[in-house]
Amino acid sequence: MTTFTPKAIVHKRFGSSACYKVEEVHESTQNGCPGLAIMQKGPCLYRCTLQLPEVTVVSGIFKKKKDAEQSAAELALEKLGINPATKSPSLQEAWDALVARVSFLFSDEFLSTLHPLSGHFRAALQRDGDLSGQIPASVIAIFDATLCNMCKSLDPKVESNPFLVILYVVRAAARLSELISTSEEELWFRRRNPYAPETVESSSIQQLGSTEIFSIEAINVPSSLEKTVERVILNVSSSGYFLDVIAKQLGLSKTSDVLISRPMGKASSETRLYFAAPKQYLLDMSSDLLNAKEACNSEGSLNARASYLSGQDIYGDAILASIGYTWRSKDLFYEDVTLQSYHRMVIGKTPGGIYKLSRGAILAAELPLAFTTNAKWKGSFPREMLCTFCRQHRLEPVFSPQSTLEESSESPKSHKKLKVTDLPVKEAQYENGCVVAAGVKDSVESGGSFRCEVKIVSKFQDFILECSPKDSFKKQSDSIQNVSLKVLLWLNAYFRDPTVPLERLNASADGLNIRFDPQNFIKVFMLCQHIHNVRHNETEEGKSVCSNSVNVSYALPGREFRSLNIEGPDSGVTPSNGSLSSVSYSVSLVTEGEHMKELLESSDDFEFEIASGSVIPHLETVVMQMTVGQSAFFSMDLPHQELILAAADDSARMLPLLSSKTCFLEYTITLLQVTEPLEDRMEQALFSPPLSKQRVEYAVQSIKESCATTLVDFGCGSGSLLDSLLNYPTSLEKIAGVDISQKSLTRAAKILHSKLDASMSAINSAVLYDGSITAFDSRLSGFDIGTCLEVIEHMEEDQASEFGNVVLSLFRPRVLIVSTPNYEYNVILQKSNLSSQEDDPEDKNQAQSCKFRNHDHKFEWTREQFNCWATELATRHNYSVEFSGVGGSGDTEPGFASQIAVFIRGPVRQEDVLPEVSDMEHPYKVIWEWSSNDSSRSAVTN
Ligand SMILES: C[S@@+](CC[C@H](N)C(=O)[O-])C[C@H]1O[C@@H](n2cnc3c(N)ncnc32)[C@H](O)[C@@H]1O
Ligand SMILES: [Mg+2]
Repeated sequence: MTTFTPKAIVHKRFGSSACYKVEEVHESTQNGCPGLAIMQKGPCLYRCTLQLPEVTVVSGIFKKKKDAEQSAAELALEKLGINPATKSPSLQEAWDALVARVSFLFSDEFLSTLHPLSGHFRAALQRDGDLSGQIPASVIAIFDATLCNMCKSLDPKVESNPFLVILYVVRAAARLSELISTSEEELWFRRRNPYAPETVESSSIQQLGSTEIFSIEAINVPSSLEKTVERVILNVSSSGYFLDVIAKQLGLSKTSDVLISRPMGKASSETRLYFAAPKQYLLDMSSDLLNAKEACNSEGSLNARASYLSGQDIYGDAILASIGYTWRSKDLFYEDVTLQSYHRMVIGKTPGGIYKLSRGAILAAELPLAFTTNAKWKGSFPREMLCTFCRQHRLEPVFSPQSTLEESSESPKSHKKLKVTDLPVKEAQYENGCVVAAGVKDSVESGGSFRCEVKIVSKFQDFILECSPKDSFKKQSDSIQNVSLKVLLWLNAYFRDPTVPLERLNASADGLNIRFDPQNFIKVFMLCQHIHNVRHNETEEGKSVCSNSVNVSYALPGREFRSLNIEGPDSGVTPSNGSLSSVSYSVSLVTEGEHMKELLESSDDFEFEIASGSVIPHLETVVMQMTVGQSAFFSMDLPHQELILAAADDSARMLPLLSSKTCFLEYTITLLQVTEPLEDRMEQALFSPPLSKQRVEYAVQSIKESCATTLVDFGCGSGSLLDSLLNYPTSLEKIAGVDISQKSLTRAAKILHSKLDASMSAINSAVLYDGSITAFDSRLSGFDIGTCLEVIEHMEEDQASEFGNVVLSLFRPRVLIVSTPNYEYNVILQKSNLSSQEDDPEDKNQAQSCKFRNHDHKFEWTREQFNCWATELATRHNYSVEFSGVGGSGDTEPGFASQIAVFIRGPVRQEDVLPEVSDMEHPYKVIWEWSSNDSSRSAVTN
């Protein structure tokens, strides 16, 4: 049963008297920082006003135009008391509606509208002699979406064979014989009476004499797989009809024999395949509607490449072109379709290809084997890629995120199915760090865990596959990305070798918690065997989906390089597992004998994470042997030809080279930079809330409890603690920060300034100093509380001791909080950070060679070392000390991730000889100063 959208019902009732006006609404987002002059533009949203003869309604605000329109239509129906749930129209009503639609398409009114079909009507009027005004039935069947939908509601088979629409149009037109003349056997229509002259004039039909010729690049896709895909040029005249040119190119004498595919590629694309209708199909057309599809199948030879690309059956040779009329202009829209774009369309149908295209690195990138943290992932995210893949193959993914917390609390909502379109867009998801999908509570902060299943079904809801991983994640978005990646990896292995026996496919599916319907699966991907069947050793051996483990294992290629040469002085800076490498590279196609060299692909700045499998294995192997500043040259055998043609700007020039046996690929790489696996990255990925946030929260809590009025943050950096303090009501009146990094201090000043100006806190003075915390400055003496978070490990050990002595003997805060990494916890961090290699003991050893969490750390202490340092200091300076921490637990091994010591000043003892402190010691330089008096003054003058 078909249900009609509100808009469809409005259309049926009011036709063209329904007037939708969509306006853009920009929500201004406040940046909350009056000093910062960068205005932030909100996302573009839409509101729709619908005018009907009886009512006018205005919709709410929506992200998508079409949602705003549907909402307005729904409101209008509500106002008019029309129940959208009324039963679908009777067959008779549906036929009447179809006939009315066809009649409208031949009206004067339609000729002058902006519509993908009206351009054909206008151009057809320019055809010569008898042909003038003749419109092929196939054109009417393909370019009017309203009409197609009407046919779909008459006959669900139209979904799988859109060409059936032609038959319905023919039948509808037969009922309009006073308006439309047809030709029984040639399948075209013409309006019987000429259009009104003013309509023709206002339709800006090309005047004779000003003819222009456009040369448009298109692709000939021969039916025979033996023949190569080639470039053709369509010379389209501005005073002619482009379909006549395409018919000629296809060798057809009648344009009405041309059939047209659905659009392919991007959402608004006009790239379609044009091909000849099989003869039998045309003859049987009018005789029997039901047999048409079968007739179609029996005649002509299936064009596997074209059918695969378009997802519909295409027979005989086909032309791939991007030409057509749009909703935007009366002019013909056209774009060249190059061989490169054709090959990109082909690789864009595989998961690996989608990733390569998104990274713009066809000969360097590979679909990564694990989804780790957002910061490390480059290119399209897995969920987005899976959606693209499904769109390409006319499938539907259904994600079911689940909170395992709610599961146990028996919430009935815990397993809400989400269609992909219900999920927020990528930007919204990742900028905020997590997705909160409808019906699933965000329990990220409360330490909840998430799991996600995905099911893929065909357009007819046939079950194709389902993946239900057992692993759960701290963030819902991570669970969605991980399940998407699992499915992509499994599919990608299949596309690499579609001839893989079913048992192997089954085994690899089991290992990834994937269940699939072999029959439906093979049916959907049947044609890809013809397209992606060229086996080649390189990727075959390079990667494989492991059958008996949930993890996808990654093996380096067993094959040798043809040649490998590393040049340049050894700088000592080498990439290690998990680090981010930045390289420049170029890849050329080279022939041995003729010394020909054609550049295929290059990049000045290409970043990838080592050991994540996100580049071709050869590239990773080479980079692992290089140091920063060195260059490497290596060559290897050709990969799949499709990849080379998709990478090359000028595919045509490559073709003769590729056929030569002596051809190989040559890579030139320079290692530009290596970024160690950063502390921040680990802290973000493995702790929720992030470890840095937990530290700050710990300090804020202590400050609140201490009732301090003065605070100094030693090594304040960019002011994360001082900034957070302003979010809470505290007793603080005076705050200060010290650091040696001017850059960080500048950042801190900016944040604090705007926040203090806007804040209602009791703070009346704030200062930032440039100085080393190992030196004493009397202006900070005797403060209530001092903090020093993750600073000491950035100094040499003796300096850290010096700081301890200076702070407790000279600054003498009432309370001092010091935090530093717990070295013993690193094993856990490293294990999780490189979880993709858990089953490879050799890699584990390598991981441990990266000693500290951050390359800037001079040391990292065990709990015992930290205890000794702190206890000794406390005793010496009459302080008591207590130990605590954040991240993990203090009671279980290996303790907290960040260890914390809280020093408390003891009562002054008789024997204590306090050192003499000069009031004049001011080695620190004031970088920025704020006082509440200045602020109110400046507020008044503004
Ligand atoms: C990891 S950051 C921590 C920043 C801040 N405390 C936080 O938790 O976000 C370490 C900071 O210590 C600062 N630092 C290192 N040695 C210092 C010294 N001798 N005197 C003052 N600051 C120092 C660095 O400039 C850096 O900003
Ligand atoms: Mg640190």
